[in-house]
Amino acid sequence: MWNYKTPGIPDEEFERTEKVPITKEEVRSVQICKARLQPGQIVYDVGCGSGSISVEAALQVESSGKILAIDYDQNAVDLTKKNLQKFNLSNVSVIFGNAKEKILELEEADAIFVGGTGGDTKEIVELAENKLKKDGRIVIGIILIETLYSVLQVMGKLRFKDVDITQVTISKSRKTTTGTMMLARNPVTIISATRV
Ligand SMILES: C[S@@+](CC[C@H](N)C(=O)[O-])C[C@H]1O[C@@H](n2cnc3c(N)ncnc32)[C@H](O)[C@@H]1O
Repeated sequence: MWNYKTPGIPDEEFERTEKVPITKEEVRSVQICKARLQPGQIVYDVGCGSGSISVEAALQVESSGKILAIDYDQNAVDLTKKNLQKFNLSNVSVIFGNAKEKILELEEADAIFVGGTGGDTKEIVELAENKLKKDGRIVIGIILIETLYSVLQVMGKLRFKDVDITQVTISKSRKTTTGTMMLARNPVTIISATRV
């Protein structure tokens, strides 16, 4: 069983499939830190994909807390379940369906991760604001500039304070025949904020 309490589980530790994207290790670590999770908290992972954020969040909130992981892709739901099994975690419920509908049925949250939900992100952020407890944290991972623009527009109208925008640009080393070169990955913008 994985016994790391600090974020930073290597990507290689997760079950992967080509069909389901994963939030990469370094980006995931920043997202987990921005959520400021505590034992006992209730957390949504909207667009759970491989389940890597759910796994790390589940370790942070410990067995007294609970993660509600949502995805509308059956491949992602299956993969998330596999990873929960691999890390021996029982404090995560995986929900199949569109987050725009499923969020409405959930209990209030202390923290909400929104990741890679593209054109739906703005609407999901609006719904998430209604589900966050006072002082709850939202953490949104964004790749597309159109999504970034639409989310920034809506954040200003919602009950959020201390809006932080952090762009993470990671380069990873690769050995070549002559030495070691750095290869850049696409930047990810992480918006985080506290519900007023
Ligand atoms: C970039 S992946 C997330 C990766 C994930 N954070 C991880 O750690 O592996 C985005 C996921 O969001 C899901 N998604 C997109 N829009 C959604 C929606 N409206 N409702 C539910 N899931 C959604 C996609 O199916 C995809 O699996």
